[in-house]
Amino acid sequence: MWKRRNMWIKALLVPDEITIGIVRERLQQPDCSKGFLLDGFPRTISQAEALDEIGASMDKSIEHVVNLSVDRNLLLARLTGRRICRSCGATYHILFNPPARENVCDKCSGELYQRSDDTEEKVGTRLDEYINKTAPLLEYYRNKGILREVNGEQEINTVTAQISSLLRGQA
Ligand SMILES: Nc1ncnc2c1ncn2[C@@H]1O[C@H](COP(=O)(O)OP(=O)(O)O)[C@@H](O)[C@H]1O
Ligand SMILES: [Zn+2]
Repeated sequence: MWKRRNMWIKALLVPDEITIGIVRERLQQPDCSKGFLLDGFPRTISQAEALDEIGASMDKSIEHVVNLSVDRNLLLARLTGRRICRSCGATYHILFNPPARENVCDKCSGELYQRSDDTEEKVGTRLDEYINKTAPLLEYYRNKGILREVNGEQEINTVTAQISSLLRGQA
């Protein structure tokens, strides 16, 4: 637990054996038997290989991998401006989706806070981790023929619509 927390605070990826164990256990729950959607996993080649094995043991395989591409500076702006409600978890952005009253949640009047890994320095570390450890997955899944690309710089509604139509096999 400590190790995991420290890595998170430093904005580094937590060790593969920890995340793989969490995902393996979760995917064995009955609600995953008809299918599941993963966000933020796999983030390394070893995680992807482990996911293939977990899938094989369930008689399943990954059908779609969606790559949302966003320019580095826009990602930096999106993350450093993100604010989250302490009470209900709603997400805002100081410029792109501001609450009606500064630092107050529109939905529940809770207080908004900034995630400790959403500072400029930590976002830089997270992006470097992405380039070094996660970007190689693009090639991994392109080779399997299941990589799908969506332009993540579009509006939220457009991105959502494009992802759902490609998951339904319509894109
Ligand atoms: N697949 C993963 N492998 C290793 N570490 C991970 C993984 N997913 C999340 N983490 C850890 O958790 C932190 C926060 O993950 P993130 O996906 O940004 O959270 P959220 O989904 O809340 O935005 C990462 O910086 C990393 O330390
Ligand atoms: Zn709230």
